Order: sequence, then structure tokens, then C-alpha cells
Amino acid sequence: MDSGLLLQEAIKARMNAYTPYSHFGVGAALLDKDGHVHHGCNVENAAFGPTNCAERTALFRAVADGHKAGSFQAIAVVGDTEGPISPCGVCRQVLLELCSPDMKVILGNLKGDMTETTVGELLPGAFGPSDLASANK
Ligand SMILES: O=c1ccn([C@H]2C[C@H](O)[C@@H](CO)O2)c(=O)[nH]1
Ligand SMILES: [Zn+2]
Repeated sequence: MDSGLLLQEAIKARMNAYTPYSHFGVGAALLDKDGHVHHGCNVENAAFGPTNCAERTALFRAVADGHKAGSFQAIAVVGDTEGPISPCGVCRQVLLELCSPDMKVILGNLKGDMTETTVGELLPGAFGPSDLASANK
């Protein structure tokens, strides 16, 4: 599936965003190795802190459905931003945990702007799963 089509799936996912506080809907579409798409939207909370971003909703949903860490091909994210949306720090850390560093990340907005990056580029110098390896020997 090409980047434009995956971004279209993220736009569809955004329609389910639950955003009574920010009124800022975000959609994500995560492509697995078999070519299936897992959709996510942001889900907000009156206590603010429990809010889940669209990216994490898609990732956690796929993992809960039995898909393994590292088995994803790409993720697309879209919001109503001036330029392509920029994932928050928490989502960058979760992407690094569950996806390979060279996995494609497609970022877009509703105007049709689009850019591509990778999980590793989004979080340089990250503390990741390999940093805990020595403690678990
Ligand atoms: O990449 C992003 C950036 C923000 N949000 C959500 C969190 C919150 O619900 C709203 C405003 O920050 O947008 C996402 O879901 N993904
Ligand atoms: Zn986030």
C-alpha cells in the first residue's frame, strides 16, 4: 500500500476521534506485515493525563489483537495542522518500543501536505529496549 493510501486510512480513523477538550482530532493507520491496516484515533479524558494519542491507540490495538513488536511496515498520522503533524514525545517512545527504527512514518495534514520519516529519526539518542538488555542477562 502506498503512502497516500495509508494516509487516507488515517483520515478515516480521525473521524472517530473523541476530543471534547481540545477539539483537535488525530487519526493513525498502522500497516502490518500482511498488509492489514489497524486504525487509531485520539481518545481524550476530563483528567487530561489519561488521554491516548491516535498513534498509541493504533499500536496498542494491534498488539492487543496479537500482532508482534517489529512486525509493522508503516504508520500514517494526520491532523488539522498547518504543516504535517508531529507526533508527541510519548508516542515517539512507544513507536521505538514496538517498531523497527527504520520503519516508515508518514505524517500529513488535511490540506494534503505529507512528509516521510522513520521511527529512529523521530527519536535520536533514545533509551530503548536494547538499553535494558544488560540488566536482564
Ligand atoms: O501526534 C499527535 C498529536 C496530538 N494528538 C492528540 C492528543 C490530544 O488529544 C490532542 C491535542 O494534543 O491531539 C495525537 O493524538 N497525536
Ligand atoms: Zn502522542
